Amino acid sequence: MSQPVHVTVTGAAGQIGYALLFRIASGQMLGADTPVRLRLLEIPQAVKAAEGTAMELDDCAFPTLDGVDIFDDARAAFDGTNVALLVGARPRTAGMERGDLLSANGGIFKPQGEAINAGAADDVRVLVVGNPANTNALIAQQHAPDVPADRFTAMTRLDHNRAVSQLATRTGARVADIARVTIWGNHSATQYPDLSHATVGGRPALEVVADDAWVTGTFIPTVAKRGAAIIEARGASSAASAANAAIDHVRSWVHGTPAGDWTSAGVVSDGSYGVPEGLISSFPVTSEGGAWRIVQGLEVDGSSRARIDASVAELVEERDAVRVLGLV
Ligand SMILES: NC(=O)C1=CN([C@@H]2O[C@H](COP(=O)(O)OP(=O)(O)OC[C@H]3O[C@@H](n4cnc5c(N)ncnc54)[C@H](O)[C@@H]3O)[C@@H](O)[C@H]2O)C=CC1
Ligand SMILES: O=C([O-])CC(=O)C(=O)O
Repeated sequence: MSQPVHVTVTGAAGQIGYALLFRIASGQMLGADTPVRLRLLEIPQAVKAAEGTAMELDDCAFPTLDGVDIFDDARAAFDGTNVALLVGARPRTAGMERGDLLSANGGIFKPQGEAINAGAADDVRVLVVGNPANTNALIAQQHAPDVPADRFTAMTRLDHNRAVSQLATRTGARVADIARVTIWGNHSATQYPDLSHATVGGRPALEVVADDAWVTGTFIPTVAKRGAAIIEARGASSAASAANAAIDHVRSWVHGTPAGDWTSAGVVSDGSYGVPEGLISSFPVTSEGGAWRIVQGLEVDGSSRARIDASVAELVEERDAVRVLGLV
């Protein structure tokens, strides 16, 4: 076996952490031949719970798990790390305005970006899961000037997977027959799940569905508001499906996307599709040689344009709000 890959997970004692760590440790993220060393970061009050999870990880006797280290200090947790999953975030609580949430998260993602800048391995790859994921990723990225900007990403793979599943169910196709679905914009209710380039068994999805009212009236809002629907049903936000999406994101990033298909990820915009340069927005992406590439040359019709613009406008607003706070 090769040298262990160091994987830092923040918010390790939270619900996504509990669904995520065992899958990373068992080799589902990086492969059965890649040993992993887990580095868990928690706030001091949650370190004991993280220790309990580490005991359970030991008890699984995963052949791919090299060991588990637990930290309450970001500099130590990111030192030498190759993959950083930033899951821990400040949830919105009663009476909290959006600005308060952005400011509280700035207090987490600014020092974490600085710690990644200071000590992470040269090949570090960062996935931000904690909400508001795109703007948290932007804050971390802006505080890591020595790390290539394209190593900072935000998770929209869960939205992507939700869209694929809704389309498969509607058309009676298998998930494996669905390709080229796209999530554009922000990981929020303004996101645009786009079927205009998607295929079902190689045929254009919109032709197979043949029901525009379903696409605009059911599909798009169902995907965009799925997080809220899960909270309503479960009494807690998506955890296992979010962990699954994080595994999918990193696996695609490291091992590549299949020929002829793409996925969705929040990546730093290079100005493609009119998204202002530097924003972390979801795009259709492929991964080759361990790097994301935004799929180029897709036709964007008027209605798609308006939906992309609306979500990107929200990202601009969030960026401007954290700029006022001095966070970017
Ligand atoms: N991008 C996406 O698709 C999704 C994002 N999320 C977001 O993921 C985040 C985590 O969700 P859950 O695990 O359900 O929350 P949770 O509340 O169960 O766990 C969060 C954990 O983060 C820890 N934490 C807080 N501040 C920290 C810091 N500075 N450093 C290290 N750890 C810290 C807390 O102690 C807690 O254990 C939330 O922001 C949630 O909204 C959830 C689902 C999907
Ligand atoms: O909506 C939430 O708070 C959790 C989330 O991001 C999702 O499930 O997509």
